[in-house]
Amino acid sequence: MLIKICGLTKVTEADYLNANHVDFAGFVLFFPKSKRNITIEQAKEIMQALDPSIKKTAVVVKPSIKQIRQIEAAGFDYIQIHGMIDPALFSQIRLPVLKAFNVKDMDTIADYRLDKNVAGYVFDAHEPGSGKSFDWSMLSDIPRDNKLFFLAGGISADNVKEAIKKLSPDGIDVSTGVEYNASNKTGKDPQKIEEFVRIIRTEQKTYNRFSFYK
Ligand SMILES: O=C(O)c1ccccc1N[C@@H]1O[C@H](COP(=O)(O)O)[C@@H](O)[C@H]1O
Repeated sequence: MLIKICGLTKVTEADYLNANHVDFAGFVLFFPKSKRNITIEQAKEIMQALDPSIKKTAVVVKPSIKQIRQIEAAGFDYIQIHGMIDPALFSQIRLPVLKAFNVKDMDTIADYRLDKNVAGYVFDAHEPGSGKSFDWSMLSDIPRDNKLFFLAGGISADNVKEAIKKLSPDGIDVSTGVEYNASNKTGKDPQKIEEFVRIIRTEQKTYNRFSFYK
């Protein structure tokens, strides 16, 4: 099971990801509406502190070609794209894409299935980064293919086990669920990250043991 922690804003948060050997780190860029929005320069600083095995993902909403080129030049491994983007622009992207769907646009997945540059899909709630979930039954009719299937949107230590059991995603994507919710602290909470990762890894071990007997 791949683990993706999104919305890093501080260099110290890289340590929490390194310590827990997660697989992907996400950085919200060019989206001032988000409290997690950072500049490419800030993202670069955090990326330098990340273990090289962790895949660095630029998270954007309807990016322009200028923004895409800046992201490509900054050393990201993946670009996660929310919202509709012109196919002519999409075909010019030189990084592997994680195409995000936010409930209303889930039926557009058909447009990306044959695109070799699309490495995976992120199924997210209506409002990205809101910490709200959505009706997972929407995903049961979506045929799986050879691309990565990430589940996002309101995942936390409270529901991640159930999410894995119900949907068997390739990866779990979390932001709000591993953040402080106290008024005097912001950003990622190392204890929540540790607990979240532990639950996923334990669930995975149980699943692997069970599969052996199937
Ligand atoms: O986190 C944001 O503010 C954000 C802004 C714009 C696009 C995507 C954003 N976050 C993505 O939302 C999911 C996680 O959501 P949650 O907070 O766990 O409910 C993840 O894919 C983030 O990259």
